[in-house]
Amino acid sequence: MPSLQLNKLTKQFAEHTALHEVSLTVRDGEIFTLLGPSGCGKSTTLWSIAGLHRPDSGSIAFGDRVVFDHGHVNIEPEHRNCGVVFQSYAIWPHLSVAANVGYPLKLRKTPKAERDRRVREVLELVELGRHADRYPHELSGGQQQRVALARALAHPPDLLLLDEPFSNLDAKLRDRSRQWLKTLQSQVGVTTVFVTHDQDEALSVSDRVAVMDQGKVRQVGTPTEIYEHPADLFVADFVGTANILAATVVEADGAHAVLRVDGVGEPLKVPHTDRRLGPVRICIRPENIEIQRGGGDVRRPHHTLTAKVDNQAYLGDHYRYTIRIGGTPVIVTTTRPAATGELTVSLPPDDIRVFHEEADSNEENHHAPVH
Ligand SMILES: Nc1ncnc2c1ncn2[C@@H]1O[C@H](COP(=O)(O)OP(=O)(O)OP(=O)(O)O)[C@@H](O)[C@H]1O
Repeated sequence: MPSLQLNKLTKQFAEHTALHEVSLTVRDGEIFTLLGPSGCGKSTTLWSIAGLHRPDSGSIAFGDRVVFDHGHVNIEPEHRNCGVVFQSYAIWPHLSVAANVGYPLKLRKTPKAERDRRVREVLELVELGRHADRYPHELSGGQQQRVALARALAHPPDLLLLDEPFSNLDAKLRDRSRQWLKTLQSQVGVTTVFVTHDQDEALSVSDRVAVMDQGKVRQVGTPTEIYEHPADLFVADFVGTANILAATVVEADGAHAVLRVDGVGEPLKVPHTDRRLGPVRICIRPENIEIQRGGGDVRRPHHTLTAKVDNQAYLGDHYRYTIRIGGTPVIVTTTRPAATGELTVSLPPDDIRVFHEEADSNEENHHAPVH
């Protein structure tokens, strides 16, 4: 299976720049997700890979095969050998499940016996073997989606391209479909590019994720890297819940920084490689803020603070409290309920990420996890 290389893709729609020098490398056999808010250029990237959009500059290669090089090469979509599944399943309503799945093979003039064998094989793969003779209107949304996926896999594609394939499914089915896709993809081993605006989906299905914003790639990394070491405040805020607080770096030696956080009495010493002093913003995840319980018998770190609970909610598998630190609302989550009224919390230094104002102007850094 080939890898995929996008090199400085730019795409303009009238005055609007949908892609701005997007460069990405997708490794052989991985599920690579394009994640970002609506309009950030995810679909434009996917469509450019499929050959359905023609970028204004840049190049695209599947392994050694250049499929697009602006002004030189532009292989037609049907010759790129991508299996594509979009949000709307686009399966033929007047064809049976088996005929839908066999359609790409028929187009390629695959002999009937071989076609039938392959259709049976991929329908088994998507667990629809028993439904080969049904028509789309006799299937659930999730089953129709699997027909679309089976059709994309019928003629083994070099790349599988999935654009929000589960967004029409209800929450439970969507969750099941993600697990199922991950298993299926590991069996088939096909290099897959997956588009979603849903961070849970991105974190749960992907080997690696590219976070996009306004036509640019902000960060590429594994789900853990993206979540635990976001490259900038945009990524921190878009992926998961981020508490963002104003702070000032008062000392920095290249390994650690000493911070004063508005509303926290004691300074905090956090791991940080930047030596610059001055105002910063810090990010801390709700589950990393430690609730100090049981009063005097608990050993309290220096940087604890007590704050009134503004708001609290029970969410089945966890509790969520909102407190204020230096006037800023801060969310704290825990699996065990805490005392009502007030919380005493501490901010674990290792879980604090520090961002200087211009952090997002340095593009090179976005491709490496920031530690
Ligand atoms: N055919 C088009 N003509 C004009 N503008 C377009 C066209 N296709 C996309 N755009 C614009 O380009 C930008 C990127 O669109 P794109 O569909 O790639 O975003 P997306 O990240 O996939 O968003 P969504 O999650 O909403 O599908 C958007 O601002 C969109 O309005």
